[in-house]
Amino acid sequence: MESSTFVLFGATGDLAKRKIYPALYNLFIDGKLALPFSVIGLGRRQLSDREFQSNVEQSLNSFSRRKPHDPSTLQAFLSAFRYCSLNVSQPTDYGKLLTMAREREAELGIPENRIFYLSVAPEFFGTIATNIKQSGLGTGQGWKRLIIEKPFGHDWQSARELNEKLSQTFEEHEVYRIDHYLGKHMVQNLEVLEYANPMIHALWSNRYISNVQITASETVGVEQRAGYYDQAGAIRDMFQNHMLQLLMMLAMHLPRPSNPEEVRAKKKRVLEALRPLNRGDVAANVVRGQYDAGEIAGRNVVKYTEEPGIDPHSNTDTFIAARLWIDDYFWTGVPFYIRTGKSLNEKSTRIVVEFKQPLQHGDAVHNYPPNLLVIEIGPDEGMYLQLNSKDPRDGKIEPFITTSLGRPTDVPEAYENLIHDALEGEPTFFAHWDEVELAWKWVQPILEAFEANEVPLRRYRAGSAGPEASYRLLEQQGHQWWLDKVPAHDSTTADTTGGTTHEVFS
Ligand SMILES: NC(=O)C1=CN([C@@H]2O[C@H](COP(=O)(O)OP(=O)(O)OC[C@H]3O[C@@H](n4cnc5c(N)ncnc54)[C@H](OP(=O)(O)O)[C@@H]3O)[C@@H](O)[C@H]2O)C=CC1
Ligand SMILES: O=C1O[C@H](COP(=O)(O)O)[C@@H](O)[C@H](O)[C@H]1O
Repeated sequence: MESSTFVLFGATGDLAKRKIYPALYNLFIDGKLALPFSVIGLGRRQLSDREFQSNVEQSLNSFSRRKPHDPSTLQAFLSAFRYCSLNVSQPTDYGKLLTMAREREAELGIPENRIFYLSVAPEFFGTIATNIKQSGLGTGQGWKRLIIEKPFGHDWQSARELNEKLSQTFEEHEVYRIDHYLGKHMVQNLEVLEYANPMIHALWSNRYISNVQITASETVGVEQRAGYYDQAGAIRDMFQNHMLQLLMMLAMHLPRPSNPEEVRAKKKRVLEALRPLNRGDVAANVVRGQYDAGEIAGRNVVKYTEEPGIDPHSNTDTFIAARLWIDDYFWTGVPFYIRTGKSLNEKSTRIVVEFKQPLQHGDAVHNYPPNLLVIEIGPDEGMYLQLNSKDPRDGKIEPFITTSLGRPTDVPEAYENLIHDALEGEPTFFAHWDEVELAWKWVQPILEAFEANEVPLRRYRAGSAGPEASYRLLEQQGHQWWLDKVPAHDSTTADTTGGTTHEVFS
């Protein structure tokens, strides 16, 4: 890795404070940053370098997985940070930034390698890229890279427009689109799942797999991000990006170690094989939900439309479940169920692969509990199998769970992995434009059907496992969600046109 300048737009913002500074610090103390290293933080407000460094220090004390204990190490880290007040929409401000970048490069003797991290509101992404180009910051000796935060567009059209704008300044290989799920260990592990495990390789197709379930359940609501979330909903916030990335990572076929291009090509192939959903089919294949008041871990939760900053008449989805089909050689006939939601009963991201029931001896069909492969993505990390065994007392066949793969707790966070990869120029775990575009294209009919209110808005109690309709979605194929924390739950179901009915589901 070569020394570089890390130019951070949005240096006074929430993400920088909670994720980016702690990631840089942990990379620094692990010796994973090429030294000397230069960081230039940008924001509109006026700050001295000293004030900026003090803010960075506070962020480490609050959010870093390893707190700074050694004053000289901390000082060495903070000394890399400089601040420049800049309005992203003001082209002349970029001249000031260029001068500072060059001065620091000369002072530290580092090449003109510059990485621009856009941790600002998405409406600024295009403007910043243009200004980087016009100011000369993006040219000259050395490599130039752009890290882009999500969301990448609001729909298919706006994503294409944004990409078009970025591509006037940066080549695709210079753009690193962050999807922090791709930085998680267990997601990165999916790359080796098939080729490092001959047993899984042998079983990895529609011949043995009945269905796949991908769940990202959150206990938090919209928190401080009402303005953004009410425009986005679960479909844009989680489904179009993180959930479809999990789908691609699981369903791609990598029977041997591959390079980044191959991984991306295989992921793209999964989305290309995804059966398109016509707008008229959305209601039959997608469940849209919104949380009502409830209780989560002893905490009272108000209903979504009473959250501060949310439109009281909002129809925004805080929950989505969908049934998808990958029409390729390996997965034809295997439903992939995906669901994600806020204010649910559990914080967990989990993939469950259910295997088929092939045991038929003569006329007897044995309906044993299914074999499951369970991949815990977070906050627990691990992988285990549900197998069956005979109870020695009564001979009954019962399921048991193999021991989960234990993971050390103090492992690098997703942002550490991703920032390190971007500094190294390693693109495997970033979203390529082809994937982003195909993902938007696939969800576009869902966005339109939601917008036109063609899909009932199912209300669910905060602290439940989501709307009952998400269970019915699986029952249609004779399936059920496995390993829910509370398998029996109550929910309140309403559609956008009718009254509310309280249903108990068990
Ligand atoms: N926070 C999070 O948990 C997550 C955030 N993201 C994404 O990260 C990005 C940043 O989010 P977040 O940190 O939460 O946002 P914040 O609102 O907390 O921060 C915005 C930053 O942008 C700067 N800024 C705003 N307007 C201008 C301007 N005209 N010129 C220069 N700087 C400006 C602000 O600095 P100042 O006020 O000093 O001008 C501030 O540093 C967004 O794209 C968001 O979608 C993605 C995933 C999670
Ligand atoms: O990108 C986002 O992800 C978080 C969930 O991430 P996790 O790592 O905690 O699973 C989600 O809360 C947020 O709304 C979304 O923007």
